[in-house]
Amino acid sequence: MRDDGRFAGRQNEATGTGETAAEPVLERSAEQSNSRAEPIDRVADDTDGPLPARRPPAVSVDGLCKRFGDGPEAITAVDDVSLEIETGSIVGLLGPNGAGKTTLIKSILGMVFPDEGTVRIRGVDVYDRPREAYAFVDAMLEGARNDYWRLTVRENLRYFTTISGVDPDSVRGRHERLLSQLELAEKADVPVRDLSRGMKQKVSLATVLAGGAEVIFLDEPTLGLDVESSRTLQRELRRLVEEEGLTVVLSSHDMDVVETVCDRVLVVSNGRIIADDTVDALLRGTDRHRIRISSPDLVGSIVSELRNRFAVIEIEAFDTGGRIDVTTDGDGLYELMARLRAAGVALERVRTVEPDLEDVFVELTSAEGEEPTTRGVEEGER
Ligand SMILES: Nc1ncnc2c1ncn2[C@@H]1O[C@H](COP(=O)(O)OP(=O)(O)OP(=O)(O)O)[C@@H](O)[C@H]1O
Repeated sequence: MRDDGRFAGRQNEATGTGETAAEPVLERSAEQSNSRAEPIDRVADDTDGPLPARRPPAVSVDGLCKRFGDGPEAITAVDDVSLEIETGSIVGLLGPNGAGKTTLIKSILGMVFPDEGTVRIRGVDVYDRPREAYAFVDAMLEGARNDYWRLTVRENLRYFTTISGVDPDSVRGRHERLLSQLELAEKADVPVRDLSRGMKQKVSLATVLAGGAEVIFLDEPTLGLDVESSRTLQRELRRLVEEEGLTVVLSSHDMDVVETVCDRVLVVSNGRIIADDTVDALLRGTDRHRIRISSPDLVGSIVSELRNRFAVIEIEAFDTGGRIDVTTDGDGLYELMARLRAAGVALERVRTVEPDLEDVFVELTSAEGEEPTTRGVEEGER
């Protein structure tokens, strides 16, 4: 839910669901406008002498818990999560379906009221001072859905800027820059409904950025985009982070996007953060091998049997037989070969493929007892 950029809310007592009735924050106070001009980068201490420069994290979360329901049926969607997100970085949230990513993001945004824990945005507690905390935060939680399709691209930018409390005329230059950087300038006066899906997605990103948000949350921002549009969007995100100090929290099932664009990855499983590291460190830390096997004898029944025991990442059917990618550790590799031999599978080709983020993800979430949901696995049944 995009919630028009206003996130401060309180629990909806009527439904008891934990969803919030949004409490609109339509204007920035003079104090907030000032804090914008001079971002918080110094925290007073009580020692003499020069103050050490210290920038609070863009987002810090401490001991966050969110349960849905009561008693034995209760679901702990977020389970004692603590994390910090550095200003000027892109952090990816990865996790199987139902792991708790959306609830975590919504809890940070104040769209769901957590049971325990604190959330600070740029050092400001969101529950004590929601307007101030959320003044420079925006989110795109359901892709293009919440832009106004009857308005033109430019009108959408102006509309969302206005409701974030900024006079759109005062940021006309920023709007023109966004239109040009996101390759939307030619379509600026076209109603959003007449644009392609990729264009609509870019309009959503532009409207998220139009009001000057400095911390943005993006849920599946590349979903449904063609390769070219997805790359443009990823390039633009990196540029905004590197040149303008934007902070991005990005949730995606697309491992390639996360691997390419994120400085750091948080893997969420059963409501907890089970890994928190750079992509490189996660790749270095794996002891899994990804084995690619091609054989004319790889038929559905054998693949099903392998799937019961191994993490099958990708399957490709050939006219005769097929190819599968399996991740396993050293011991598993011997077992895999033994099983294939026992099943009479003639190995046409076996090779090791460099592990990628998907392999690491499978390893981490399998260890947690999760059934990993990845593109390859879902596509793979033959
Ligand atoms: N409003 C709600 N009421 C009850 N249970 C909920 C509610 N929202 C989420 N849950 C449950 O909380 C758990 C975490 O869900 P959440 O949507 O946060 O996961 P997710 O990681 O975002 O999943 P996905 O990748 O499928 O979007 C799930 O078991 C889900 O069914």
